[in-house]
Amino acid sequence: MYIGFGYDVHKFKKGRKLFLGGVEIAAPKGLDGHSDADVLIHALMDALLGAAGLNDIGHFFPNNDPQYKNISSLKLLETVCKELKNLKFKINNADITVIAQEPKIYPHIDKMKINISKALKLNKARIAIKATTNEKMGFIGRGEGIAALAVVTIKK
Ligand SMILES: Nc1ccn([C@@H]2O[C@H](COP(=O)(O)O)[C@@H](O)[C@H]2O)c(=O)n1
Ligand SMILES: C[C@@]1(CO)OP(=O)(O)OP(=O)(O)OC[C@H]1O
Repeated sequence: MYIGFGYDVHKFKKGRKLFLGGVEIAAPKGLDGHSDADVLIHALMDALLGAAGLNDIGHFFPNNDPQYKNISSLKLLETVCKELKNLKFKINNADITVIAQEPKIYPHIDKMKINISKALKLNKARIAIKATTNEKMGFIGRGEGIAALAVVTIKK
């Protein structure tokens, strides 16, 4: 069994759509980034790559490469899944936490799990997604951005 950990953070930007776990969530601002800035999926991808002993997402999907401009991070997740499968790794489970003062994440968690389950071809029951505010403290508490953490286990 191999364990991987991932962390990512993106700041809010006016005029951008908010994507988390591949779900478009109605919000006054979205997250800034080269891709769709889906911070939840980014943390998950880094956890998967880390568990497999591979480089991080910036190595696989450079943020100056036009082919990744505004790309759905679910597409990138599918590519990461293929990388692991090529190395004969099987994903066991994923446990993800989103830290966001706003918006509320819980109404969207089931759809997020379905999206990730499809992209990874992993049973939905093996995917946990939780959310917490930052109790109004720090940059997340002030609503400047959203962070996500992910832990995965994989096996050969
Ligand atoms: N962006 C968020 C933050 C929190 N939740 C849900 O609310 C619960 C309470 O959050 P606290 O930070 O006050 O502990 C939390 O357990 C989540 O269920 C959320 O959905 N979205
Ligand atoms: C996802 C990528 C894709 O170009 O771009 P960003 O959306 O800027 O996200 P980041 O978390 O900075 O990771 C880098 C890139 O791999």
